[in-house]
Amino acid sequence: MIEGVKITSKRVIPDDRGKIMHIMKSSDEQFSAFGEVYCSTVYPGVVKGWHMHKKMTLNYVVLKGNIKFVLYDDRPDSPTYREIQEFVMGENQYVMVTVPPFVWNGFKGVGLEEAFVINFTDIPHDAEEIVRMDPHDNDLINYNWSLKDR
Ligand SMILES: Cc1cn([C@H]2C[C@H](O)[C@@H](COP(=O)(O)OP(=O)(O)O[C@H]3O[C@H](C)C(=O)[C@H](O)[C@H]3O)O2)c(=O)[nH]c1=O
Repeated sequence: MIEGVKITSKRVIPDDRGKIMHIMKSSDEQFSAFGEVYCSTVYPGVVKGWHMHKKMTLNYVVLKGNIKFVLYDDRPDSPTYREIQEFVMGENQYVMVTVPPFVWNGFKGVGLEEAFVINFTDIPHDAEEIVRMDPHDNDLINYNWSLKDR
């Protein structure tokens, strides 16, 4: 687990009308401040990333569909420097992942449907604080996004 990254199970409460999917309460440990909530969707097989935020802490949940979420630690002073972390999240595993600033992250839509990724943030979206890098061709993160049959 990359230092500072947290994965928290979130409740799903189904009944005969539909369901409630918890996202964030002001009393939650992951809550620090409200900046913005937005939804980023991704089609099956598409990679969104790499992104690194210099100020924003991300809190992602996936309400519909599933993604493979991947993180890379490029902080030299971190105990998990140069580690990669990957997992599937979404309807199959309803969790919130909290990503601190300066941790690279990206995700790929998996399965057969568009995935709806909610980001509950501590500051409003600001294009100036995001660093972006090609997910397939870069000199920093050696990660193969392709599906491996096994
Ligand atoms: C996020 C956002 C974007 N935009 C505009 C800026 C661009 O013209 C367009 C697409 O934005 P972007 O390419 O940043 O979208 P994603 O690739 O889905 O990435 C965004 O959502 C993922 C999950 C990240 O973690 C990114 O940091 C975040 O930027 O929407 C806005 O006007 N307001 C917003 O809040």
